[in-house]
Amino acid sequence: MYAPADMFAHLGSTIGGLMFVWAIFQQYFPYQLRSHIEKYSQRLVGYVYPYIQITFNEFTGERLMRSEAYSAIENYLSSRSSTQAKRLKGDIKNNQSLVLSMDDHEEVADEFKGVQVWWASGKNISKSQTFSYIPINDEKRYYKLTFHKRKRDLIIGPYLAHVLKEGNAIKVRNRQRKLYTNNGSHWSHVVFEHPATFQTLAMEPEKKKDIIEDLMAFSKAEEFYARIGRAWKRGYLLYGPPGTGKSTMIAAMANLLGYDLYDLELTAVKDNTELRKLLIETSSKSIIVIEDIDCSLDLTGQRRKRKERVDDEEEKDPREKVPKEERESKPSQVTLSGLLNFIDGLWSACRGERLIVFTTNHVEKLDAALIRKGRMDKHIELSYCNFESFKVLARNYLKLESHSLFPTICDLLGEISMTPADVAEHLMPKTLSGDVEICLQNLIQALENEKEKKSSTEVEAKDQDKESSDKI
Ligand SMILES: Nc1ncnc2c1ncn2[C@@H]1O[C@H](COP(=O)(O)OP(=O)(O)OP(=O)(O)O)[C@@H](O)[C@H]1O
Ligand SMILES: [Mg+2]
Repeated sequence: MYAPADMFAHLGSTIGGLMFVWAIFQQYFPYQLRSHIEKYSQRLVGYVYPYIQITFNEFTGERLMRSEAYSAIENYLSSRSSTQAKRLKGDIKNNQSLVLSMDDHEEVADEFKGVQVWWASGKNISKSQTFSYIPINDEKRYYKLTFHKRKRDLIIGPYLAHVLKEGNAIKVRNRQRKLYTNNGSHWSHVVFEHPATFQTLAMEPEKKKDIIEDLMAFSKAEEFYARIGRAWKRGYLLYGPPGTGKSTMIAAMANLLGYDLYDLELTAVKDNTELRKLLIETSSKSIIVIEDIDCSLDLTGQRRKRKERVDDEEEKDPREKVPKEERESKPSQVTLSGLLNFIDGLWSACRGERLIVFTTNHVEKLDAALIRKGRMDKHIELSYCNFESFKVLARNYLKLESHSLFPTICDLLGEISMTPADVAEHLMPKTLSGDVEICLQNLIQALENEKEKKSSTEVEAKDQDKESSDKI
């Protein structure tokens, strides 16, 4: 279908003639008479031509800033252009993907609630001529929207709002995402390019599906959160032993939602004021991550009695990530209440959607206030590798769906606790040929070694028990 503008194309030659007459007319007729005739001729055209046109220029304002509306329309039209337009322009955006848009003087049709509209692209070439050896680009591009005047309200209101919203959403999806880290009270960033996805994450399929659905529902729930009067935020607590995929899952979340990541190192934050400043600076559509919350600061025991804390220190697991002395020597004065205030108060006042994710190896040591529902809405346990998780790893690492050695591995994983990180390490091909059989045998060997170790420690423990009961 062609734009109605085309149906009037044959009038071109007539218009050419009319323009000549108009030029003579402008020279010889007085201004007032001219403006009267202009007014009536436009009305006349209005009766004959039942369409409205709106032009969106690429550059606007005195300083010729790139128009946001133009770039949103460009994004919106990119998918329609690639299927409808005959002449396309290709460009690589963000060093990664090829983006196609319609070339100048192309046209595509669109439909909204049963109403047809037409988008045409064009360019004006500036008349100001400058002499230079380097060609100066004086082209001013625009998009022109044409629609029937009876549909004016629908198109100017809901349709254009829809185009801008969709266009901006496409821009967000295609943008280069960033990983921010704080150095004291300043954020610095690098391009975030972690390849983890939920497909490559080893985890029970049911659990994975539940998390994906939760995240997607959150990302689309702007109206819901507004209606119930809650800030558009959600807290996730990921807990489990080292190497079970907590950090990997955060990267997968960012990739799924297309959000930026803010990796907040609490030990580098001086006090609550600095914490507040950092958090206010975070942008919408982001995930704020505090890894190993239990050892980031002494946030775990502040609401408990001092005695309990002393007991805790005595029991401390030697493998815990930050020793007590080191933690005490940190100058940070961020407190548990500072962090809670931030989650409940100030942060909630920031516009836009944000996820906050805490990770820990010791969920039992965290203050209940920190992880109660409403602050950390979803608690996710990442655990040792079971057979379901193993199958995901085998698919990723070895492109294997099944194998005669799978039942042996299934039995062993039922008995032995091995983290997905350790299983993955054994599935990593060690030779160029990447022999699948060798990888699986390596894994079985490692699991059997673990099994032997486990049974010999059990025997030792039994012997000790026996010895001590004999002495009694
Ligand atoms: N569930 C998993 N699915 C896929 N790969 C995993 C999984 N768990 C661990 N891995 C692999 O092991 C490596 C370590 O995992 P990751 O850093 O996510 O663990 P973690 O739970 O964050 O550990 P820590 O508590 O020490 O921070 C990753 O690079 C990843 O390749
Ligand atoms: Mg981690």
